Amino acid sequence: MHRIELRWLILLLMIAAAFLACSIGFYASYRTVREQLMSQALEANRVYAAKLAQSADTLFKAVQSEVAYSASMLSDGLGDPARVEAEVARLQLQSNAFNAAYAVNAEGRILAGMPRHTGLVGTVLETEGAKAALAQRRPLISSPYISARNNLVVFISHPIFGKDGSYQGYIGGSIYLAETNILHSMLGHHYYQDGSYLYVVDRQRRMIYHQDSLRVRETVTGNPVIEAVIKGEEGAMRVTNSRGVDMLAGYAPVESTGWGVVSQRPVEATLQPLDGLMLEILKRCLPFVVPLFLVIWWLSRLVVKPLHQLAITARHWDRAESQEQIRQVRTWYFEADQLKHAILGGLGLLHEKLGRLNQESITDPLTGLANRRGLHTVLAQWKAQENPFSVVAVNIDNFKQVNEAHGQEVGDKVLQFLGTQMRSISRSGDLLCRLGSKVLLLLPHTSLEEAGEIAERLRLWTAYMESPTGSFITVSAGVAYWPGGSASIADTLKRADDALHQAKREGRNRTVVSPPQEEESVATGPQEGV
Ligand SMILES: Nc1nc2c(ncn2[C@@H]2O[C@H](COP(=O)(O)OP(=O)(O)OP(=O)(O)O)[C@@H](O)[C@H]2O)c(=O)[nH]1
Repeated sequence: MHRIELRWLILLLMIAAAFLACSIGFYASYRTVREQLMSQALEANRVYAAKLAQSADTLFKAVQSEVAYSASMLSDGLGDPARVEAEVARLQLQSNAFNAAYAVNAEGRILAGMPRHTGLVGTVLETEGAKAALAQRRPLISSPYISARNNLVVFISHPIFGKDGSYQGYIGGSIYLAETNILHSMLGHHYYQDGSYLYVVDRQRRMIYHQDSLRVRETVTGNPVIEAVIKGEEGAMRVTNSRGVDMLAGYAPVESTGWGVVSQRPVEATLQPLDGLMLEILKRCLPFVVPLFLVIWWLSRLVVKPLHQLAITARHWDRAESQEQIRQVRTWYFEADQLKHAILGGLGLLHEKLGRLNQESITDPLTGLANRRGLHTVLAQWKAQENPFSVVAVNIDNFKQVNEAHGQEVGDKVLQFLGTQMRSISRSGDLLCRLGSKVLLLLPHTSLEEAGEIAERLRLWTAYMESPTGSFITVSAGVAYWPGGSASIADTLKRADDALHQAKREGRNRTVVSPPQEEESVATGPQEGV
């Protein structure tokens, strides 16, 4: 199965971590800016509503003072119609607060009215405001009501008492909420392109100012903002308006009338700058993000490089040069360094063990000479290198009898004795190999003649050395030559064997040299006086 490389994994992890960190930062900024925009809009609406409510309140109080002043001016009595009319005219005209003004006697009959074209002088004023003023005989600001001419009206009145304290009537003015006057200028035109607007409700939850004229006079129930403001509370909250639009509303009561001023802005319009802001943040982050990713890439390469090199080299651990390559890997941090030493230690042990196993697999345990596998391994090399060689096949004479007479153990010792003799006459490049009771001596780059001489030396030397049996043993030898090239090595070994058998047949304790290929073999032995 294909496995992902650590450098890519670390790079991916680092990029994922950086991306996650950036995303979290970006999201946190987004949330913070969003909350800030919303709370700023809520606060701005609250302040605005409070300011307007306060202004309206101040206006009402000022108007009430004006009416009170007019009432005091008429405390001498309402007997002079010209004076009454002049006072009513002054009241209506001086501050543009009232759309109409009246002076009414104690029976409720109008003594003077402005503007004059109203033509009501002499009639009894039957409006809600008028009735309340007459009945309560105290300064009043009426609740908004619908007048006889279908105007939404607020009536502000002040009683007139004579010098003796007797009730003479009242003087007051009507403010038509939908028509031009100071209050309308103050409260009536507050809406913007972005969907922000302002409305005013009276104590009965009735709209008295609204950008949508169709909604004026509508009574609104279940709106938490209106509920709070008519309770006299000031504040701000997020609310869904009657059109289902998510709004940020600020509200404040008008103390003198109990009305509520509500200023609100759609959440969507409030958050509109957010997209631009976030884009700006992103643009400012980008110059840092690109170098950050490059640094991450460079760091991940730095961290992974030694591990990668160790992994690639360790994959070819069986190569002779792998150990040296691993040693040269620059492991600059603790874990990689420990890993390198562990791999080196493991490889050292493995190579040593393999070497030992290899050696054991080609060695005869009894004599320490090569075994058949060792023989074939060396012959394969010599064949590949076309190393010509001579082979001397040596066999202890009547070895079976040695075993029978002295036992297997002594037989083994005799074999070891022969091995020692043969080792003592061999050179460093020669190969000694035991195959059962036969020992081969392979002599590279050695002529047949030379090999014959060495075999003879061995035979004579053995015959004069006391063997582990306590007496002397003799050996026979067969010699053959492999010239290299296309000649068969198996054939050469067989010719050495044949020569050995010939030496046995001819009486043992002798050396027979197999002539190169077809020639007669030559026997040398004690009968020739060697
Ligand atoms: N002690 C011992 N004896 C072995 C070993 N390998 C083979 N032999 C014995 O060697 C004997 C055969 O050797 P040969 O060389 O044929 O000896 P032989 O026939 O008595 O003598 P020749 O006719 O002179 O060859 C048998 O008795 C084997 O049991 C060994 O590793 N240790």
